[in-house]
Amino acid sequence: MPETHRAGLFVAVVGPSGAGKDTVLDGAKRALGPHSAVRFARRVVTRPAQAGAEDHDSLDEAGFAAAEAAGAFALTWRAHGLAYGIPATCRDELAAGLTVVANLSRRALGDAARAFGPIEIVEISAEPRLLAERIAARGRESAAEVAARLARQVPVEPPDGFCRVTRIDNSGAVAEAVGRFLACLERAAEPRPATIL
Ligand SMILES: Nc1ncnc2c1ncn2[C@@H]1O[C@H](COP(=O)(O)OP(=O)(O)OP(=O)(O)O)[C@@H](O)[C@H]1O
Ligand SMILES: O=P(O)(O)OC[C@H]1O[C@H](OP(=O)(O)O)[C@H](O)[C@@H]1O
Repeated sequence: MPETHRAGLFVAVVGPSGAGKDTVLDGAKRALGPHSAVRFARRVVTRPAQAGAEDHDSLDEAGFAAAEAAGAFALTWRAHGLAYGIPATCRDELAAGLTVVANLSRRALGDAARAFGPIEIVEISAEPRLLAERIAARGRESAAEVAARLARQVPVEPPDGFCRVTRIDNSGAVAEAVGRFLACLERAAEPRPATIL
């Protein structure tokens, strides 16, 4: 009998700017604590780190291009004039059977499925007027950048029939959306057919 090993699942969290992706991920990370089998990918972004915002690593354009050429990323994409990367180390975590959660562009789902196989997609949304209020209140973007983010419409298209999409409306309390996201992670971790490596 060949040895079988169940590879971990990649969970892509997507949705419009201001819906609360980082907020829900942060709440779930706190709830799960450091000993969980769920890992939250630390993104590399060509944006200076900002207190109170997503805790990501920052590189300038040249540094990002060099890191990309050196194979530092498992997945990259561009949006809002920025480059984003998911560290290549997430491949080791998946190979070890861990669940890896990452905040992705809706446009990166096809590349993610090519990189990681069948992925779990969680689309976080909120009422349009809340998106506008939240992005403005966060104060990270200029008025023009806020307008561009609100105008950005990207359909969430599952890359193939194996990728499940769960939709979470974060128009209410953060705790409610975090609870639904945690339930989704539990479901995602349920046994699936073993992958022979
Ligand atoms: N349920 C909620 N109720 C009230 N405020 C919220 C809720 N969820 C998130 N927020 C607030 O909305 C703002 C945007 O949230 P967050 O940065 O998590 O969104 P995002 O989807 O990651 O956006 P982006 O794609 O632009 O990074 C933050 O200031 C956050 O504190
Ligand atoms: O609109 P789409 O393509 O889905 O997402 C574009 C990008 O914007 C958001 O990041 P951030 O707000 O810059 O941290 C998303 O996480 C994604 O990386």
